[in-house]
Amino acid sequence: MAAFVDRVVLHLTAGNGGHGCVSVHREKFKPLGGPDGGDGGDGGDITLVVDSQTTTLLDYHHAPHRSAENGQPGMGDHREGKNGQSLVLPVPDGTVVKDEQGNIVADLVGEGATYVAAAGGQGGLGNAALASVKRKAPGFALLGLPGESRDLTLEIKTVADVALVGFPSAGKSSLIAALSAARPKIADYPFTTLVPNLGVVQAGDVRFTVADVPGLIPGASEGRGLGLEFLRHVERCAALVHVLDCGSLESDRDPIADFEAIEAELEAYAVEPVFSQGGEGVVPLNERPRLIALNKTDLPEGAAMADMVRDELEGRGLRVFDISALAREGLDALKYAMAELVAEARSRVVEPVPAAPVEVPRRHRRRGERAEFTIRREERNLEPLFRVRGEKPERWVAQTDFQNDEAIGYLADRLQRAGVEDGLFKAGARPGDAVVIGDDVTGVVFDWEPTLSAGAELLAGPRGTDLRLDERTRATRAEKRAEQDARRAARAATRAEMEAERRSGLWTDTDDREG
Ligand SMILES: Nc1nc2c(ncn2[C@@H]2O[C@H](COP(=O)(O)OP(=O)(O)OP(=O)(O)O)[C@@H](O)[C@H]2O)c(=O)[nH]1
Ligand SMILES: [Mg+2]
Repeated sequence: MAAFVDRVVLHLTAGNGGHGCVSVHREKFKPLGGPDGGDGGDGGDITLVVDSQTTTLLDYHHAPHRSAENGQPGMGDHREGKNGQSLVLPVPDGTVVKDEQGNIVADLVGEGATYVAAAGGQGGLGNAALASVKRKAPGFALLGLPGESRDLTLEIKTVADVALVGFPSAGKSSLIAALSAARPKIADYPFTTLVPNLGVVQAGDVRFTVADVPGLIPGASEGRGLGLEFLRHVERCAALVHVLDCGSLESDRDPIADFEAIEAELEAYAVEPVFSQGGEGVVPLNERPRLIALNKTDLPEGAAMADMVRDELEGRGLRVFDISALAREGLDALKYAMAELVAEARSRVVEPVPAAPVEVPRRHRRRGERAEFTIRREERNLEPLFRVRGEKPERWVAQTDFQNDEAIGYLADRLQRAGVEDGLFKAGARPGDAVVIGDDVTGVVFDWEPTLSAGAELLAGPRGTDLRLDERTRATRAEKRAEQDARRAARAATRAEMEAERRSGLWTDTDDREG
């Protein structure tokens, strides 16, 4: 039997960004031709895309760990590292994506709907891109950022206009078979249907889809039976049809009791807020328009039972239809009543349920974001500790090669420019206090030395200058001009690159503007 999997936890790791390269242009008789280390490539993203050919999450059940390719490191001679290949994972229509906390992060409806589930890490800038007038030959490059690593839960929620609900063996699958071309499995044992079957129904000029949700039993909303798994599939439906079994021989059941039991389950089930069907707000399951189908009236006891309960149900304001799914009787009236509810729901919906691909924005890399951060004073072993949190400072730390003093100096510059240094002063930090940027797992700890970098600069000249570059005293004027032109061109290229980065929201600081 083909297994159906409609819920799976994926462990995703996007590609890491490649490191930037540190390199100095070499040519005969030109020992120091300027920095030419290229940028690292970006790591590949992992993207979920709705594909109508995909109907289950079975593949992911078998192989839940997926990763995308890393970006290649930059190389000398201004060669950029190759970007890592993105990984595209096809998912069924109606797939809902939840994060580790159970929040819905995407609701993928419609062929081609896309969600970047794990973003690849940004490649690091090479030393060529980091050069400026003050820092002519940076002896460092930025590290590539690690790709995002996420555990996401995927769930399928069937996309249908009408859901058939009822006890096991009430005849839901039989009804869908009678109304549409669908050929679901039908048998006289409970829980024959384990997966909603979808059928397309045509009534006059209204065409709509019907799903036979697997049998419900009391306690379903708390997970009894196959419970919650199935109620989930009802969420997107505009209308419900109660299929009530009038031919049941079980003495403790009758259509009214069944109806009330199912209603209680619908009421207890909390619809997740993302699925508003009628524009504003979420309609709870028990408030969706509903019809009653009294089934199995081809049986004498079925017809008798229908006669006994019809008035009672109609007395509650419900529209009741006597049918036989098996003998295909009474189906037209029911079908047109369903079509009516569907048409009504469609006219209410201001923005139709998206059929066109929905582009869900990438996490991170937001535009125009400011270098915001927080500084909190904590205590560790009776010593003060200052914790800096913020997307940018934490990213800068991740880009820093701590084996390289110049890279550390560059980080200090960035932190200072973003106001972290001032913030620490204001927060009461004193030289020598511990400062942590980030959390306890990936963050780094410094002993804060606010004046050290400034002092060091006074002694050694501006950081990032290579004094040897200025030693060429015997150049001809033509040589000088050519070199200047080349530098200017290189600088313009660097600027353009940095500007592009800035525009993409990455470098909104005023890095190197002074040149
Ligand atoms: N006599 C009679 N039997 C019916 C009718 N509708 C369904 N049945 C029978 O009832 C049994 C259950 O029918 P299904 O359509 O599989 O019921 P279901 O509601 O889909 O059941 P689950 O999938 O287990 O929830 C089958 O043996 C059907 O042949 C009907 O109108 N009249
Ligand atoms: Mg069934």
